[in-house]
Amino acid sequence: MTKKNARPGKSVIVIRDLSFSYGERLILENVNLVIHEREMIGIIGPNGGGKTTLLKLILGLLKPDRGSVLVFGQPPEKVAHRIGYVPQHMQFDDRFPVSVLDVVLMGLAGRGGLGPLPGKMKEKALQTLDRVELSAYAHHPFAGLSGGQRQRVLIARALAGEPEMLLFDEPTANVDSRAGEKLYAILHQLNQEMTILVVSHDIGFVNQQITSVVCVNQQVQIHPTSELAGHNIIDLYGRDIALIRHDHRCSPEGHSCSSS
Ligand SMILES: Nc1ncnc2c1ncn2[C@@H]1O[C@H](COP(=O)(O)OP(=O)(O)OP(=O)(O)O)[C@@H](O)[C@H]1O
Repeated sequence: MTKKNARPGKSVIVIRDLSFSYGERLILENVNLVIHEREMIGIIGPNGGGKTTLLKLILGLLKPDRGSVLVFGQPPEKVAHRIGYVPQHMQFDDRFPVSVLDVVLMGLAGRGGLGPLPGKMKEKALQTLDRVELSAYAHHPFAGLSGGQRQRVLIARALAGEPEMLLFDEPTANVDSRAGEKLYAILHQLNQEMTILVVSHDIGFVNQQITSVVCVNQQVQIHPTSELAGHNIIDLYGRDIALIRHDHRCSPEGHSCSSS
């Protein structure tokens, strides 16, 4: 049985009747969404549609104006340590160069306390770098790496905290297609152990792996890929990702985000 057809596990994210505004500006309206254990979710939608805002609500960095978000059955802020977040990019001041290992150790910041000793933390950081095949670069400057390598370091940083779920914001935004394929091979591997949500305009890459597509454009719709019989996502959304970014509508009135 392929993973896409497998029965979903228990729910890990449950969003009910959620609305969120920045000031007067409504960004997400009446969102209902359930994500199950070990799913690989592709989050798509036009620029400014609210994808990153949705991730921030799941991470507990923003609070809904209405409705609720539960992650692992609890408010997100209580389970933040169980969620890994890989930002689109991370910049450091060139005057304070940081090594690859330093960046990964940041993922363990605040966990020293009564927990592992610093030596163990370094060992842990090196192990996670190994998982993304970058342990040989541990002492290289982070700024000297390629876009794809930097993304893998940020994945290692998120993995250092031993998360049960990973959220990625545009992992392939600044990387070439070969590096992008490598990133998705790593995501595929990680998905054997954890739920993964990927914001991406690059649906061609995730096509083979995602279990559901979540369309975000103020309103949110989810399409399990097992329901997209006879289509693939590229057929539905177009090979040109610009089509998704600019023409895609996810509102009940005239959205193109449908399997019918
Ligand atoms: N802190 C903020 N204060 C006010 N408005 C914001 C803030 N952050 C984002 N916005 C606005 O909210 C809207 C949704 O932003 P969000 O980043 O969630 O969209 P997105 O779908 O991730 O977009 P993109 O694909 O361009 O990254 C955008 O119009 C953005 O300008």
